[in-house]
Amino acid sequence: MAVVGDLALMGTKITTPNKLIGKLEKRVFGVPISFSPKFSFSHNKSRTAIKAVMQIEKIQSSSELKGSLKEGSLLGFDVVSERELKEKGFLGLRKTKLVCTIGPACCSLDELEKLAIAGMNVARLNMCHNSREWHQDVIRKIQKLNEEKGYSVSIMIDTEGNQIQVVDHGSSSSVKAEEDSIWYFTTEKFEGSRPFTIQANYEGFSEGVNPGDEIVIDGGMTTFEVIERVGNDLRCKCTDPGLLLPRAKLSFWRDGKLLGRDYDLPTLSTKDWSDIVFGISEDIDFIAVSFVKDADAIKHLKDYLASKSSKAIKVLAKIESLQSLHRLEEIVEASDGIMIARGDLGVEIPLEQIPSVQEDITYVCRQLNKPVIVASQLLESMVEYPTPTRAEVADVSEVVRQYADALMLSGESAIGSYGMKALSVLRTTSTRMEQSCREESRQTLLHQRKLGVSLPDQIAEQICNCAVEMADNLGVDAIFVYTRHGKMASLLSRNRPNPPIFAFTNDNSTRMALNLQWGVTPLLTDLSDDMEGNVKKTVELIKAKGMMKKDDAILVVSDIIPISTARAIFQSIQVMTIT
Ligand SMILES: Nc1ncnc2c1ncn2[C@@H]1O[C@H](COP(=O)(O)OP(=O)(O)O)[C@@H](O)[C@H]1O
Ligand SMILES: C=C(OP(=O)(O)O)C(=O)O
Ligand SMILES: [K+]
Ligand SMILES: [Mg+2]
Repeated sequence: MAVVGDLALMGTKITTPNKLIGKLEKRVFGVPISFSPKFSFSHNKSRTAIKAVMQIEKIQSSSELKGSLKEGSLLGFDVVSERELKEKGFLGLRKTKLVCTIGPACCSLDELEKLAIAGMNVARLNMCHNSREWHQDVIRKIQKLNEEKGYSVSIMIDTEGNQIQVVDHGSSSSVKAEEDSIWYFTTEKFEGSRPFTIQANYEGFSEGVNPGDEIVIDGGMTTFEVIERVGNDLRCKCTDPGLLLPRAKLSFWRDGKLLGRDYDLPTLSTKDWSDIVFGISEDIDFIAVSFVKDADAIKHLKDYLASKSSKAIKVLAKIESLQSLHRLEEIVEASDGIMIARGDLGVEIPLEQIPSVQEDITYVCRQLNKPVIVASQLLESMVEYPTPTRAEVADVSEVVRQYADALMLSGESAIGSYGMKALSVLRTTSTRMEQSCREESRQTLLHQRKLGVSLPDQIAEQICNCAVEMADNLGVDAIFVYTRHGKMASLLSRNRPNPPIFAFTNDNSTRMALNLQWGVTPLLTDLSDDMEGNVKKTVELIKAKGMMKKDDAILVVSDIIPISTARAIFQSIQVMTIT
């Protein structure tokens, strides 16, 4: 990292403006922080009044970049990581992973490639929306980009889930509910439009609901008060006017508290299972399960996948209901990763609790060594505006400061007009906060819970903990890890090291799964049992690509079991400098 300016400023109290400018002129990763000349602070708070955007990092246009990207890449380096490493050096590699929800605004091959170039690590397909054919088309395009152009974008399907939601309200788009209007909630199907009638998807939707209770739509888009039960149906009055969107979700409240109703609905609906079979057939990498209530559904799905799919598809549990919070640890233990789904979670718990609940969930995931994605509304205003609010940038920074593994865009990329700008904001904000955390050496604050039960697992865990401490204390340029299933890479990532982790693996599903792991750049390469040979070959290849130079220092960790000592697991740490 080239630093221009007085390092003594770092961490000292800035007293005079020119010192502030001096600090702001500090080059970060070779990229000057510069204010465009027409930059002016607008006193008019309306967002359209913003005259300019602070240029933190100039991203090459995709056409410029595509020209410079090699078609494909030798050592299983994806072309984006290769470019970033060449341009910014080891410490310039972004650690936090980026997930983009794919929708109508970014589903063309060209738009998908632009997102990949701009740093998308995982593409999310929300099975709540659109047709199976549409999703298949997007999956095939992403796989084409990976195979033919050397990208490495993992694919995640996100189940619709089993929730009480509106099946029909008589219109294909949204309908306005006016103050004091009377509406009828039923599960009876009806053809055409039947004014002021809402069909719910679940027979038992009104169980335990009494006159005086409230029905809140989509977390507060509009609210109704139950006036009368008519058999299984509910007659209600709109007490808070608003919009009823297609497939709006219903939640039921009494005296300001969510009615904790344990529907006997299975977590995975019939449609979900059908989508899962589809996902397996399309060779996807992750399945995010909506509205998980407990570990059972996750275990059941993992057993099913183990029996049906030769590939290790990773199962992510979405934490988005009160029930999942009550069973958090068991769910985290059972799953391969977690998504903090703040959209629906914000329906089920008071919004003001989201920040602390998010921090707690992130902490538990790190303790249990499971990747965690923070999702929803990170840059919501950028669905319509080209720049984020200050609050949104602060929210993204806070997620990075908590060392979550990944950030996720929803509507911002799926339907927004500024998906690429939103992705750029995630990228530059996370890079900046990662650097601040390194300067504060925050990652040493986490008390590590011992996870390993067997001796080999305990050895692996201790080796990785020590390796990261050594890497940080010695200030090595990179950590190389040779791993078949990604376990050592995840144990290193859990410690949030300063240098990047290059995880060499011979298993493509391991490589695609590691795309969600903080600070890990997964590289596909064939691995022999000759550890020295593996190291020699990979170092030579990376040097040959001009990504390492003389005197660079690397710390090497491996858990490859050499044939000769098959009864012993040979795990080692080596530090070497490049000659
Ligand atoms: N595959 C898709 N096809 C069409 N629209 C989509 C798709 N995925 C997302 N969207 C749109 O983007 C919005 C935000 O996406 P997301 O947050 O994933 O969905 P939801 O609103 O159901 O939580 C959705 O409400 C929907 O309007
Ligand atoms: C990510 C979420 O789930 P979905 O978009 O599928 O509702 C959420 O609720 O925040
Ligand atoms: K979903
Ligand atoms: Mg949700």
